[in-house]
Order: sequence, then C-alpha cells, then structure tokens
Amino acid sequence: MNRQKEKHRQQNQQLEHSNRQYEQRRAGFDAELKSIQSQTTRLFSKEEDIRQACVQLQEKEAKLMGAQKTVEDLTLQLEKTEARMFEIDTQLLEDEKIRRKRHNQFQELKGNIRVFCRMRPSLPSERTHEGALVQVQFEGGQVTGSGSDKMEFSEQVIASTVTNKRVTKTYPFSFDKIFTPEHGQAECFEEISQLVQSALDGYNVCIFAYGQTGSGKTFTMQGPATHNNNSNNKDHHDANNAGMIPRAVHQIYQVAQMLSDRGWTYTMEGQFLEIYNEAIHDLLGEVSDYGKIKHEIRHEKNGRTTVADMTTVQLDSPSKVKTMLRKANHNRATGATLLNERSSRSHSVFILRLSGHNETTGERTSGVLNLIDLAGSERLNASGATGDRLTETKAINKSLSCLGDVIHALAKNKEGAYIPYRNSKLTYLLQNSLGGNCKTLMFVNISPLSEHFGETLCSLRFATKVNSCRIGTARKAK
Ligand SMILES: Nc1ncnc2c1ncn2[C@@H]1O[C@H](COP(=O)(O)OP(=O)(O)OP(=O)(O)O)[C@@H](O)[C@H]1O
Repeated sequence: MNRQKEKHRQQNQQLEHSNRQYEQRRAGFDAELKSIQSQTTRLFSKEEDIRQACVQLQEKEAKLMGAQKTVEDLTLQLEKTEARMFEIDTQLLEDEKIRRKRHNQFQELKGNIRVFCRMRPSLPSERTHEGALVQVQFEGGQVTGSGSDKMEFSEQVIASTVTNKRVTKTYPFSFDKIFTPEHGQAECFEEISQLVQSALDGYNVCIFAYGQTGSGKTFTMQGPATHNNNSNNKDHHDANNAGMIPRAVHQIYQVAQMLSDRGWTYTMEGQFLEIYNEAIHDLLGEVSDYGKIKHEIRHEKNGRTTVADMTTVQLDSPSKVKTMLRKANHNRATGATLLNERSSRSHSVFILRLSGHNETTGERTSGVLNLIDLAGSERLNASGATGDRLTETKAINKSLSCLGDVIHALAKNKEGAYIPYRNSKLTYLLQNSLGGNCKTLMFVNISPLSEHFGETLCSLRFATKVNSCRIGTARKAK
C-alpha cells in the first residue's frame, strides 16, 4: 500500500513537473504567438501603406506623364517662339537700317546746315524801364511745326531831322526755327536730338552757339552756371535747365541701351578744348599746363581728326558728363584768370566721338558730335582797343568771319573748290566735321534788350547768310 502510494506520489510529482514544463512551453508559445500576431498586424499595416503608396505612385506617374506631355508641348512652342524671335530680330535689324536711312533722308530734306534763332528772356534786373526791351513779333514759332519761323523787329527812327518826324522801321528775319524767350531747354533739344541721332548713326555733326556776350550761348549749350563758386558742393545744372551737352549725352546713353537689344554696342569718348587767341587749351587737363602745351591738330587719312596731348574721357556713365563739365568750367575759369581774360572771349569745343559695332550684322559706325560755344561776336571798336585786347579782338573777328567764309565756300558746292579751313584754328579743327559729309546747326543767340539791338541785328545778318547756305548731301564718316 505504501509502495503504491509512493508510486502515485512519484507519478504525481512527474505529472506536476511535466505540467510545469508544459505551462512554461505554453507561456513561450503564447509569447511567440503574440509576437507573431503583432508582426502580422505590422505587416498588414505595411501592406496598407504599400498599397496606398502604390496608388500615389500611380497618380504621380499619371501626373508625370501629363507633365511630360506639357514639356513636349512647351518645347515645341519654344522652338516656334525662337523661330519667330529670329524672324523679328532679322526684321528689327532691317527696320533699323531703314529707320537710319529714312532719318538721314529726312535730315537732308531739312538741309544739312540749319539755323535756329533763340532770344533769351530778360533777367529781372534788366526790366528797368519802358523801352528797355526790344520790340519784336514772332510768327509761327511753333516748336513742333515745320518749315521756317519768322520774326519782325520794329524801331522808331527819325525820318526827317527838319520835322523830327518819326517812322517805324521794321526788320524781318526768318530761320529754320525761332525759339522765343518762353521756350525752354527741352523744346530746343527736341530739334537737336535728331542731329544727335545722326551722330549715333555715323555722321559728323557740328552744333554752334553764336551771339554776343551774355546772349545765352553757354546757357543753351550747358545750362545755367552755378552762382556758388564752390562747384564741388553744388551741381552746375538742374535737370529742367540742363543744356544741349548733358541732354545729348543722356540721349546717347538711352539710345545706346535701346539699340543693345539689336546687337549694337557703343563707346563714347569726350574731349573739351578751348581756342583762345588761336591757341588750343585742354579744358580737361592740368590747369598748370594751361597755355604751356602746343596742341597740334592732325587730320588722318581715314577722315579722323586728332588733337595732340588732349585728355580723353571715356563717357561710360551719365554722371561722368557732369564731372567733365565741372572740370572744364573750373579749368576755363582758372585758365581765363591766369591769362587775365574772360571766358566769353574764347571758343569752347566739346568733342564727343561715338563708335558703334553691331555683333549680329558686323556693321560699324563712327560719328562725331561737336558742340561749340563760340566767343562773343560783338564788334569791339578795334581802334579803341590796344595790346592784348586788340590781339584778342582780332583773333575772334578773324575766326568768326573765317567760319562764315568756310560755310559760304562749302555752300557753293563746287567739286574740288578751295575751302579756307586753314585760315583759323576753329575751322581747321572742324575740317572733317564741316561740309559735305556732315550736318551743321547754328544757334544764333540774341538778347531781348533794346540797348543790344545793334549787335542783335549784326548777329541776325550773319545768321541769315549762313541760313542761305545749302551744303551737299551728307555721307557717313569712315
Ligand atoms: N534761355 C534762358 N533762360 C533763362 N536764363 C537765361 C537764358 N539764356 C541765358 N540766360 C541767362 O542770361 C545770362 C547770360 O547767359 P550766358 O552766360 O549763357 O551768355 P553767353 O552768351 O554764354 O555769354 P558769354 O559770351 O559771356 O559766355 C546768364 O545769367 C544766363 O543764366
């Protein structure tokens, strides 16, 4: 019985042991099952992710195919646009050539020498009494109009010294354009701008300001001078009153920028000189050299004129022109003081050389724009002048009458005719910019004061002679 019991106990123990092992293994299986279940859940979730990614991928693929189609369409469109742009560019180049030809034909119709008259307004200090201002009537005077403008001066003269009877004497004049005291700088420049365009197109252009001292030549060319001697602190010109030189340079920048789209690249260089007593001075050089260096004029075979030892300024930004004018005016004033003379007794010449190159067509142009502020034209009583003043007066009279002679000789337009360029420094300097291959414009500046009427008549008569000249067809500079 005991053995039986013992056997049962042992069996029981074995069973319990087996049971524990079984429980342990079951716990192991349960853990494994749990891990498998969680893995399965993860796999299901991943499968879902993958399924969604597949859907997105398909959508993206569809979009990609759409985009690819768009790219193909755009490429096709781009090719078409490029072809059209090439056509337009070719057309533009062609148009530009036609534009230049037409512009030149139009300028030729207006005449290669033109005369504009400009009467300056009276200054407040000058309106002192009745009769202080000259009596004048302008006819036409439309700045934008075409053809010649007219004006008529009138004055009371004594017809008979016996009866002291007074009659009105009239003096009519007509010029290509007349600018009244009301016309501003912008209106004057409107006409000039066409000649500036000609210089860009490769022609040589001369623009003169002629008239007695104080008639507004410098104002027309440069603008108002500063009243402040400290020119570093103050601009010489305000924008509205800027003269022909700064406006011309500004226009050239604008046009050069516009033409760069059509393949043109322009370079601009400026020189500024003064002719005083038939000697040339560099207005952009060292003032200490003023009057010491002999600047010789040379005419090259290719039609280019050079002046030895002159400072050349590359005008590659609009601000440079201001700096240049400031320096020239400073040198002119200082030089004039050194020589104990006034700047109005010398000619100042601003030379702007313009070279253009078109990379697309290989065309090249080279034009020169000369802007000349002439010495005061008033007749001094030579017998009353002595010494330096007499020499100076003679030099001015000679060079101004020589300019008139050259224009007359050119107007005769005889092949091989003698043109007296060498008779003065000014005409010799401008030899390649005056005549058949160039365009000339003369501003005759006049005063509105009756006390200057005699000088005004002289200026207007000189200008009328110039106006009667018609110079032959302009050719492009080489
Ligand atoms: N169109 C104008 N509008 C306003 N003021 C002017 C005009 N023209 C000239 N003036 C003024 O008249 C005065 C004389 O002008 P400016 O100095 O230009 O004469 P000029 O002929 O150059 O004399 P100069 O021969 O002495 O150099 C200046 O004070 C100038 O500012």
